[in-house]
Amino acid sequence: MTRPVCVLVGAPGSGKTTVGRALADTLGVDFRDTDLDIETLAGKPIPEIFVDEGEAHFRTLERAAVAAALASCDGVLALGGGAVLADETRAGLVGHVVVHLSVELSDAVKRVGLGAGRPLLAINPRATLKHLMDQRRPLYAEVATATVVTDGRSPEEIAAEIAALLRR
Ligand SMILES: Nc1ncnc2c1ncn2[C@@H]1O[C@H](COP(=O)(O)OP(=O)(O)OP(=O)(O)O)[C@@H](O)[C@H]1O
Ligand SMILES: O=C(O)C1=C[C@@H](O)[C@@H](O)[C@H](O)C1
Ligand SMILES: [Mg+2]
Repeated sequence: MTRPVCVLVGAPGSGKTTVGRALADTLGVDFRDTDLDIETLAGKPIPEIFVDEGEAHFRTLERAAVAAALASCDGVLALGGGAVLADETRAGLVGHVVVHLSVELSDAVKRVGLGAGRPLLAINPRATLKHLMDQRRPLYAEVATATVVTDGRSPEEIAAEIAALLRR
């Protein structure tokens, strides 16, 4: 059965996309990101999906994209920051190797900047990010089989720790 080597979850700015690419390079496997899958399928960037069809529609596309990727990806899979909000997605992650990239608010704020390309962070990124992180922390913990701290560390260092963890 095809399954991802590793699924990455975490808050916006935790580095799922950046660390995921580095990890896939290290392991010599493909990298897949459900945010990119959604954009490809919809034929437009995520901020446009939010504006044209709304967040609820985006979440519907996201549930389908995650289910499809879990069934067909055999490399490193990064999920969108809010994917774990869906009960269906959390249930679908059971039995997978799921790494939570943890990040504290101060590093996350530095990394997302003014929230460009992240529709939920378009207004008051720091306060919104704090709210999202408080709401989602228990959900990341629920699905994770391991947690890797990312604060003050380079993507390469984090990828190396995950690669070592996968070899155990
Ligand atoms: N460990 C790190 N140290 C410093 N900067 C980082 C680190 N990880 C990621 N970044 C930077 O932070 C920004 C956000 O990273 P990235 O897009 O990988 O986050 P993400 O978790 O995929 O976010 P999203 O949930 O919005 O998809 C990028 O500019 C990236 O270069
Ligand atoms: O945190 C979120 O809810 C999101 C994170 C991004 O990865 C995208 O999936 C989208 O911008 C929503
Ligand atoms: Mg990403």
